[in-house]
Amino acid sequence: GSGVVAATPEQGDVEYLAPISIGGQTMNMDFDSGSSDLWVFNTQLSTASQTGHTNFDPAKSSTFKLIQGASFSISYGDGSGAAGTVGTDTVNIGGATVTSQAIELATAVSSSFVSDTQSNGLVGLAYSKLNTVKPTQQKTFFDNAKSTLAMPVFTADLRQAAVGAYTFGAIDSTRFNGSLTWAAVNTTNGFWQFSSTKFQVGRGSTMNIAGGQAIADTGTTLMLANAAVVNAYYSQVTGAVNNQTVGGVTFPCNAQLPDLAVDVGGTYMATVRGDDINFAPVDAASTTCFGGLQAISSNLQIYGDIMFKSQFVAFNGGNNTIGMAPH
Ligand SMILES: CN(C)c1ccc(C(=O)NN)cc1
Repeated sequence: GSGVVAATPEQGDVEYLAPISIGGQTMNMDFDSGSSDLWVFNTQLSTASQTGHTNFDPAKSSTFKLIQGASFSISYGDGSGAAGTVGTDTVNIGGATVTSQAIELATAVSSSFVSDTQSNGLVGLAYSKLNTVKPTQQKTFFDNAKSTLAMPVFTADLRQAAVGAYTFGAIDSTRFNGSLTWAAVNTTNGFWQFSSTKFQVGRGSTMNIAGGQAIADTGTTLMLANAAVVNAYYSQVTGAVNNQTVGGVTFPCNAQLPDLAVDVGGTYMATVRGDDINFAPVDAASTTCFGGLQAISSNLQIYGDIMFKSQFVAFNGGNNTIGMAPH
């Protein structure tokens, strides 16, 4: 079969939420192609942490089973994290169903998750080798569903301030322009990782970053690239400054932002619209805006939601490739 769910942006496109059913209980979740744990807000959490959230109640699911002695503990690139116990239950995402999916029940979550009340947990969609459950590592929903899906793929159609979709088991060609271009995925680190060494700012010359690699990460809001690329990009933006106070590059909100093309696997130049790189105002008067493209010091670049707003992305778990097309 296949499954389709709406992907709805939070205010400011900070993250994209989609509904899943766990043991008959519907939870709006953050789908994250950069991690591999499915964890939920639930009735085991302190009442303070539960406040404002939809909390999964394992006692109300007739199909929930605890995995004795299992636990998880995950931390994300931004320092946030969650930890707790583990069970299994039936998970249905838009019609795609897994009967014995590992459900990780947080007993502790960091403050940024508690305050993010629209999100009731994460659905990890990276490779299962990154799953944090101990003593027995668990599989992601996609890994479990793959063999029953019409095609071993899931896709992300994320949009700027508009509702898109996550699809499992099918590629809906009405969601993108032209044809998908596919690139090899390096699965060594457990991410949807590919080589990304060539960059082009606007219609300018291309620059090369030897050994550049990137991951496609729906769970990261921005696009984090090599500092030399980021500096070359913003050198073309009048008034762009590195603003330590707000934590990155800002520019006048009326600035003319060039497009940025980044190579994907050496086979495709993915164009990110300049308009999508204007992320959000930092002041009430909307005079100064924060860039959606920011520098990362590691040579593993993180292409987050800013890229997904310009590029439709297909993740093929059958042959470990990633497909992209403008949308
Ligand atoms: C605090 N929250 C909502 C986060 C959600 C996801 C991530 C992340 O790095 N995903 N790849 C970090 C933080």
